[in-house]
Amino acid sequence: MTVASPIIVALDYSQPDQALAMADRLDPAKVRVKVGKELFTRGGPDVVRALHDKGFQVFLDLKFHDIPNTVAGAVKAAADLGVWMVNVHASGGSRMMLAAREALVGHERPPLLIAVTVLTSQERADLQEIGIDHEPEDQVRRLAALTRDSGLDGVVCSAREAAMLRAACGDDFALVTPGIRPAGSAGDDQRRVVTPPQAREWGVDFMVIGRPITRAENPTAAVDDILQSLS
Ligand SMILES: O=C(O)c1cc(=O)[nH]c(=O)n1[C@@H]1O[C@H](COP(=O)(O)O)[C@@H](O)[C@H]1O
Repeated sequence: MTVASPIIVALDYSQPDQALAMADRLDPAKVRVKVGKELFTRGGPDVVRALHDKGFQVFLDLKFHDIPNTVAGAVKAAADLGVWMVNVHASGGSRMMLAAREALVGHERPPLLIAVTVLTSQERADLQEIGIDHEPEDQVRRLAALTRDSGLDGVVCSAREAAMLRAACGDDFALVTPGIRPAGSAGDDQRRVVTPPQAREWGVDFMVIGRPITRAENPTAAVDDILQSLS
């Protein structure tokens, strides 16, 4: 199915049945869904298959980061599972990312392969303690360029970095951003949130949105309101 919408709903649930119950309240023609580490560790490939059976395209957000051979095998396994998007950590380096990309060559239905630059939870002090003496924004720019030069399809970044990366990495580079909040909704634990229209203006392709949709009284209406704000 082709999904024109930029919304990826983060199914951040500890139990597969909760995630699948939420999926039943969403329309696969209007949103894609994201399965992260907690849900996958509990539910495994079966939860991804169940979401596929319901018609959803799935972003498998496991952020692989290991030696090249291991990451290549994991990315291939994700492709064999039929996911729409999968990710690795750009800080694993170009040899790791090239191996991941190589693993998808010739695959019947290769997923989009993207890389995480700097997590939105990391500040300058967090980078400093692991020996990186740069502003997060500079590190994001460096890792995004490495990702593009390694032939990957795009990056996960903060929407506030999207305009800079769109200019630096070109139009064909997918920008996937969490930390999105419709105007008037709670920020929760996210910092420096961005509204959907602002994210779009800054060049974001895909918006990862969790609680504003999954905790809404009416998730369908929450999705429709966001799509309306983008039209
Ligand atoms: O990779 C991610 O999806 C991610 C990266 C990041 O830097 N920050 C971040 O918030 N996320 C994820 O984006 C989702 C945001 O959910 P909400 O804050 O509920 O909209 C969660 O699944 C987070 O784990």
